[in-house]
Amino acid sequence: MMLPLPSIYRGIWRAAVHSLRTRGTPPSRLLSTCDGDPTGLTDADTIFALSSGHGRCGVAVVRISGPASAAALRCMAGLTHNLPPPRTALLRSITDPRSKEVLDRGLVLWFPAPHSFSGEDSVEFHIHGGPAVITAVLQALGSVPGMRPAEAGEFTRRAFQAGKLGLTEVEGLGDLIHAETEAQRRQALRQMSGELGRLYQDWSHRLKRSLAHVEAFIDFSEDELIEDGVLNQVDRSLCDLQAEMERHLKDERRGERLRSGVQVVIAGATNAGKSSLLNALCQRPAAIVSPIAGTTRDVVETALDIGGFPVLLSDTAGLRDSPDLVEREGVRRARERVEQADLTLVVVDCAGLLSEHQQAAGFLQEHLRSVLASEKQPGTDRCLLVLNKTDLLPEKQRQKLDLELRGVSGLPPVCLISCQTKEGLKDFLIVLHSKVKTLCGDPLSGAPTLTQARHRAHLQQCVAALYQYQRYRDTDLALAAEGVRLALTSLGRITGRVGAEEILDIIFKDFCIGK
Ligand SMILES: Nc1nc2c(ncn2[C@@H]2O[C@H](COP(=O)(O)OP(=O)(O)OP(=O)(O)O)[C@@H](O)[C@H]2O)c(=O)[nH]1
Repeated sequence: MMLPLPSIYRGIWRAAVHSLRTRGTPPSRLLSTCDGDPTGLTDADTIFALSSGHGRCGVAVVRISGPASAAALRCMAGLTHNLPPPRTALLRSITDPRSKEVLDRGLVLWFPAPHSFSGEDSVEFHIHGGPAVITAVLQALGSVPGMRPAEAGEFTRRAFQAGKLGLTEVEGLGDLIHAETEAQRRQALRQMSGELGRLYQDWSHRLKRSLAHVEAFIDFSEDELIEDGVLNQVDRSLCDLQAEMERHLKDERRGERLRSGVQVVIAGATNAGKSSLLNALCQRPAAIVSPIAGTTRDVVETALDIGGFPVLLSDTAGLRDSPDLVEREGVRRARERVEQADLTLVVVDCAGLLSEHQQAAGFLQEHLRSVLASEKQPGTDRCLLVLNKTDLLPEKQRQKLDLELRGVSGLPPVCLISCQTKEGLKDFLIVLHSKVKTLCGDPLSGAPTLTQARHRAHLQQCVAALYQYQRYRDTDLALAAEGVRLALTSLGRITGRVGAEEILDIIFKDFCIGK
C-alpha cells in the first residue's frame, strides 16, 4: 500500500477520529455488562464471597478481591508487617479484626495484582467447611472497611473488565461450572482456554483492518494518497472471511447440542413399551408402566449421561386416535416433541408386528412415516427403530425378523430388545451412544465450534452485514463501510471487546511508514 508522508499522519488520525465520530455508532465500548451499576455498587469496593460450594465440607474457600484485600489479610491473619510471598499457602490463625477472637486456623494465600483471577489484589482463606466457621469468617470480613459481599458473578466480571478473560472465555467458565458430563467438560474447557475467543478475535482483527482501509479510501482516495488496489484487497479479504464464517455456522448445532443436551424422544403406538424403555435407560421407575393402553398422557423427561454425552430423554403418549380430550392433548404434545427432537426412538411391539404383518419391513416404513409425520422417506439419520418385547418371540422368529430387517434400505438402524429381560439393551446403548456422539461431535477435534445460540445470532448478523458491504460496494461506499462496521459490532458482541482506538491503531500501523 502506498503510504502518506509523516506530516499527513496527523491528518489521517484527525480524519479517522472524525469519521468514527460522525458515521454511525462507533463499535467502541466494552459491552454494557460493564456499565455503571444503578445499585451504587462500585468496582472500587473490595468484594468477598464463599467460592466453594455451600453445605458442610472439609475445606471451604473464601475469596477476596479488590484494593482492601491486603488490609483484610493483614488484620485477619495477624500479618502486621510483611505480606506472605505471592501464591504461597501459609498456615495462620484467622481472627475477627474487632474482637481479636480466633475464628479458625487455615491457609491464607496472597495474589497481588495483576497476577490473580480477577486481575486485582486478591486473597484466599482456606478454612474448615462448617457453616459456623464460614459464617464467622464472612461476618468478620464484612466488618473490614471498604469490603462488601460480592454480587453473583462479580469476580468473573472483574476478570473480564481487567482483560483477563474474554466474553467467550467467561461463558466457557460458566459452562465448565455447569458441565455435567465428560464431553460437556471438554467442550467448556476448550472454550475457556480461549480457542473460540481467539478465532473470533482473529476475524475481528481482519474486519477492523478492512474497515480501516475502506475508511481511508473514502477519506483520501481523491488526494491520490491511497493505491487503487486497496478496495480489491478488501473485497478478497471480506469474501474469504464471510466464507469462513458461513462454514463455521454450518455445524448442525453440534456444540450447542452438546452444551444443552441432545433431545431424544421415545415415540410409538400405545403399549409398545416406551415407558418401559425410559425406565430401563434411566434405571429407575421414572414413568408409569401398565398393560393399559394410553397410560402415558403427558411428556415425562429425564436427564441422562450416555457415555459422557448429555441426553434429555422424553417419554411421550402413545400415538393413536382417541375421543378422550386429555389423551388427544397428550398425542399433540408427543408429535410436537418428535418434531423438535434431535433423535427419535420409535418403539414397536415386535410380537404384535409379526403376528399381524407378513412384510415387517414394509409395515415399519409405513409406521415410521406416521410417527415422524413425514410424507417422504423418513429421515433415517435422526431416528432409531427399537423393536421391543423380543422375549415374546420364539427364538426362530426373532432370528428371522433380525435377518429380514438387516440392511433394508430406507430403514434406520434397527435394535431388537426386551425391556423385560434386558436382552439387547447393551447393543442398543452402543448404537444410541454412537448416534448421540455424531450429533454432538468430538469437542476436542477440529476447529472450535459454536456453543451458544447467542454466538450464532451475532454471527448471522455479522454475515448479513458483510452482504451489505457487497451490495453497496460499487454504488455507495459509505453504506458499504457501514456494513463492515455492523459486522464488527456484531462480532464484538460475542467477544465483548471492540474499541474505536483499536481501529485507529490499525489505521496508524497500516498507513504510517516507518512507525
Ligand atoms: N413381555 C414384555 N412386556 C413388556 C416389555 N416391555 C414392556 N412390556 C409390557 O408392555 C406393557 C406396556 O408397557 P409400557 O411401557 O407402559 O408401554 P407404553 O408404550 O409406554 O404404553 P402407553 O403408555 O400406552 O403409551 C406393560 O404391561 C409392560 O410391562 C417387554 O420387553 N416384554
